[in-house]
Amino acid sequence: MRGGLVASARLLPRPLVRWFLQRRAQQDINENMSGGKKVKIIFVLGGPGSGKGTQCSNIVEHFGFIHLSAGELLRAEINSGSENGTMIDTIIKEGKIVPSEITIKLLQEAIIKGGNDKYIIDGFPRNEENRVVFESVINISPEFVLFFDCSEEEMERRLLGRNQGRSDDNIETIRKRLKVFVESSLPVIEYYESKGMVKKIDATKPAPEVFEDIIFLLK
Ligand SMILES: Nc1ncnc2c1ncn2[C@@H]1O[C@H](COP(=O)(O)OP(=O)(O)O)[C@@H](O)[C@H]1O
Ligand SMILES: Nc1ccn([C@@H]2O[C@H](COP(=O)(O)OP(=O)(O)O)[C@@H](O)[C@H]2O)c(=O)n1
Ligand SMILES: [Mg+2]
Repeated sequence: MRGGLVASARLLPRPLVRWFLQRRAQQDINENMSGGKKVKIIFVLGGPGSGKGTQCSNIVEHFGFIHLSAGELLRAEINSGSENGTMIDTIIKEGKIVPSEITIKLLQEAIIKGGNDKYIIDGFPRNEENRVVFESVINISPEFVLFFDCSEEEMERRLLGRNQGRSDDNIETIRKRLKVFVESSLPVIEYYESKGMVKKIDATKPAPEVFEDIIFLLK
């Protein structure tokens, strides 16, 4: 049935397809919320190696959010052997950003599966396209954005020491990711800043101190 829908969608004008996807995404998310509670989202943004994943684990433990990492969802998609896997793998190795439709579909599925009303989403939106498509398809505004401010030197040092066997934690890809962060992700943070939605954290401090600052902001 869904395959048929996808095939017919190709024949329809793009705004109509987008409207349809938005209706279905909102319906799917609303139907899966316990007690019809509104879904709350916090975005965690910051350069590669700024400590987003580390602090999101702390936030989950103390504040009962479900943590969704866009990068981890994409890596799981590669490992699942999906038809998009090879393409996603190539993009990640090049330090570039995966087309929004793919990442947003993964986030949407994870939100529905999570069945919670509080999500902390890390590493998303990473460019303007991510932000605009999420707004148009999922149509949930973040409560606020936590921005992990960290020097490039420190991020590079952390990534080189991360040791998780990631294909993108090598000096060549790290430099590309830092460039993509400045060129594509910082404008998203500036956009939210212009709307007064950014809470900035000094992420160069040791991890326990960073978490103390986060507790202060989240309480
Ligand atoms: N405040 C910190 N000080 C020093 N090292 C940190 C800090 N926060 C995280 N790290 C380490 O830096 C690396 C990158 O952290 P991670 O949480 O994976 O960052 P991100 O998700 O933003 O890329 C990991 O090896 C982590 O243990
Ligand atoms: N919204 C996103 C998030 C990640 N990604 C890809 O996934 C890679 C790893 O993302 P990540 O969030 O796990 O990386 P870190 O910032 O945690 O080091 C990015 O460099 C991108 O190639 C993406 O394309 N779009
Ligand atoms: Mg991470």
